[in-house]
Amino acid sequence: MLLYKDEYQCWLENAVEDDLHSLLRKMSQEEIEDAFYKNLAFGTGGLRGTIGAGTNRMNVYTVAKASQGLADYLVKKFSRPSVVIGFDSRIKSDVFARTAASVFAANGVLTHLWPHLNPVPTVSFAVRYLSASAGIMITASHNPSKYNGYKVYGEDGCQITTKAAAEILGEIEKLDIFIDVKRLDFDAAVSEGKITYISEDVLTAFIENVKNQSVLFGEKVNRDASIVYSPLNGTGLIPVTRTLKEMGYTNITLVEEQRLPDGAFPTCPYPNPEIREAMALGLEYARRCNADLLLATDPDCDRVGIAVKDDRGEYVLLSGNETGLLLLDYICSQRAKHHKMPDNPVMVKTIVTMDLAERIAADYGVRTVNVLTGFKYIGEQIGFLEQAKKTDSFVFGFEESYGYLSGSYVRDKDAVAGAFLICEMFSYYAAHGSSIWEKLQELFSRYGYCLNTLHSYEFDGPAGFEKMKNIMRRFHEEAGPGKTLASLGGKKILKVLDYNQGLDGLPKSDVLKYLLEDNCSAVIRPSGTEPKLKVYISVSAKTKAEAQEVERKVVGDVERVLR
Ligand SMILES: O=P(O)(O)OC[C@H]1O[C@H](O)[C@H](O)[C@@H](O)[C@@H]1O
Repeated sequence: MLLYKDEYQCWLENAVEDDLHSLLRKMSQEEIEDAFYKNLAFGTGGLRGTIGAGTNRMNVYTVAKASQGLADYLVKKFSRPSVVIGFDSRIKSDVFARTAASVFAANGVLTHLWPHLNPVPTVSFAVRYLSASAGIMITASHNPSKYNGYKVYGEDGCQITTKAAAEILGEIEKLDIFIDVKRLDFDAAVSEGKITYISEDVLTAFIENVKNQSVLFGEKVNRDASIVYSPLNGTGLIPVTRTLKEMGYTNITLVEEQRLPDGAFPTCPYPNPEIREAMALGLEYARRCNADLLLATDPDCDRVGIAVKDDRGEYVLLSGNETGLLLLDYICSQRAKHHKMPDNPVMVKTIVTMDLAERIAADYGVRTVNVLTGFKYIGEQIGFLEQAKKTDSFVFGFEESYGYLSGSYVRDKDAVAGAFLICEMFSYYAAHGSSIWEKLQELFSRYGYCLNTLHSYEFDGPAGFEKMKNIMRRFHEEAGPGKTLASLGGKKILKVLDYNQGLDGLPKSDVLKYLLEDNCSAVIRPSGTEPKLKVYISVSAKTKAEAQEVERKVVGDVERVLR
């Protein structure tokens, strides 16, 4: 625990850059405590926090210190270390990208910087394409505008593992934030060639890889789908529209208010396609133009949300699980039909993603690997396949949180490819007199209806953090067979999977999964990226109404423990 008042004093004397000094002077006691009571956590997700002055905030000093630690790690590990840096449309993302570049350059780490904002998958791609030792993406993904973050990629293009994160953190912790960080002048480093801008050819190579994800294998479809697309004021505009147009999808209407990059996200405070409000304006556009398909990508363009028309012509938003099931089924069926299914095919999903996917995959002879929450674990599995010279076995990876990937060209979720494959899937079903909605109903009638929901509960600040820990403890102590809470929503708890003990060969993680009667389940875990507890509920039932009723009761029981 830092002595927050001393830290604050030290920052008042030393933090002269950017707008920090004036911010520091305006802070209340409560704000000072929250901004200085700890260092912003550096973990496998890198850094993520609110923008502002303090050790527990995202600012040029915390970014520079993390970069110095990472540079020290890279210099020890590589004889000619290099790094790729990308950034999104968030407040200060470009400033933090330049700050990080200046630190790497000062430490002899050759820096490849994207010259303009770009999606997360382009960083993962460029790391491998340019044979860099690491990658950085300045983004807080889908969080509200007050957040920013610093995602770190290894030389395999995958977000860093727990071991690498611990080693980097070890380096960061040795540093004094004001004394030990080396930095060059940005413009001087560019003219000396220590920082180079990534050329457009790399973006083109990325887009070519995305286009290669097509699974039509020569089948002709009509590409006149009327598409409404929103980049939610983030990075998707250029790569998504370029890919769609180059693949023949030209009937695209952009959501004008969300077209251009804007880190304030003026039309949707939570620029997350998981959240209904983020899709609201897109839905208005879709209704107005009678569009076939609505697509929205989050600010760093690794998630994509969609709406399609149901059998009454009404727009429905599909969940990440539903879109994932559909893409999995589409990709597998096309591969099977065209004899393109690789040997020993593999699908990877996380333990909080719909288990029904496993049955669909099995019907195509595809093996499922379940990993912990976080797309990095899906990327890691592709890496394992690569080491075994079986990269082609990877057929699809997805998460309930709207992340999809069908190839090995990147090792993080890719909403550019996701958006494109969704359009292709639409066209394919249209060519066969069907629709995405009908296909989903077909899957449910074949495998049984299954409702999957996510509920998040915010716990801000140090007090919130403690409260969240206590709640997790209560779930450990009170819920399970033979305990005070022996059932959830009237469904008996049959088994508790406690991932904190390390299960199924997975790394230890603070996650509890309750397997309930009748093929239902509930998973509880603290978010790794926001001060939230997340509860994932899965209910199998004969009808949607029945499933909703059970789901409501499960939520009620969970919330009683939360209170
Ligand atoms: O649930 P959190 O730890 O906040 O992470 C939120 C999400 O972050 C990334 O998008 C990961 O790939 C997802 O797996 C995860 O669901």
